[in-house]
Amino acid sequence: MSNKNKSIVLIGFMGVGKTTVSKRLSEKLNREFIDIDEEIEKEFNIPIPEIFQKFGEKVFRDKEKELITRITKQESKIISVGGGAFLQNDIKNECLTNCTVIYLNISFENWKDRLSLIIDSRPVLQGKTIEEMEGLFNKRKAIYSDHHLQIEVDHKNPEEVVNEILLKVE
Ligand SMILES: Nc1ncnc2c1ncn2[C@@H]1O[C@H](COP(=O)(O)OP(=O)(O)OP(=O)(O)O)[C@@H](O)[C@H]1O
Ligand SMILES: O=C(O)C1=C[C@@H](O)[C@@H](O)[C@H](O)C1
Ligand SMILES: [Mg+2]
Repeated sequence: MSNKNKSIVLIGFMGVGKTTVSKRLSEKLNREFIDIDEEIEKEFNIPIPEIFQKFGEKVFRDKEKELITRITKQESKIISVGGGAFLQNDIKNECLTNCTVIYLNISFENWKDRLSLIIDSRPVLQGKTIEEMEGLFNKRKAIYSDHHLQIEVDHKNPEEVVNEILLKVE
């Protein structure tokens, strides 16, 4: 597959803006947008916190892997994967082999300002102190270190992030 037709996958910590940016990017590039978290919710027909509650994280992760493995084989999509997807090496390898992987990076200071927007819908954050969240944030950095392109999102609005991606991929 040529690089031009490869699907684009956005990775990064929860709340960094993968879904928001992917949607806008798909409009600009006139490509179909697929959000893996949304696809998982459609499969179970309940929101992610309920999937975690009823079936446990393992069932969620298995479905995440099954969907990403299938969807990343398709061409010309814009795919937003969940913040924990790259915990699984199989997912990481599928994405890096078949797609252009873009890592959205944010500092913990900037990320903290978004916490109130996401806390209710991200089970992985629930019940954690801010220090524990910082620990998870730092630990997760390692799983995102393999990618094709990195974009710094601190102090940028979604439009600015999209424009930077467009400059680098076109
Ligand atoms: N560049 C930005 N500046 C300010 N707020 C933003 C920016 N990008 C996204 N947001 C806001 O932050 C929140 C989280 O964004 P989004 O849902 O796109 O994150 P995500 O990376 O897809 O998270 P997850 O991995 O949990 O799916 C949303 O309320 C969104 O409006
Ligand atoms: O970082 C994570 O582990 C997660 C991020 C979200 O996108 C969802 O995929 C889910 O809430 C788990
Ligand atoms: Mg998302």
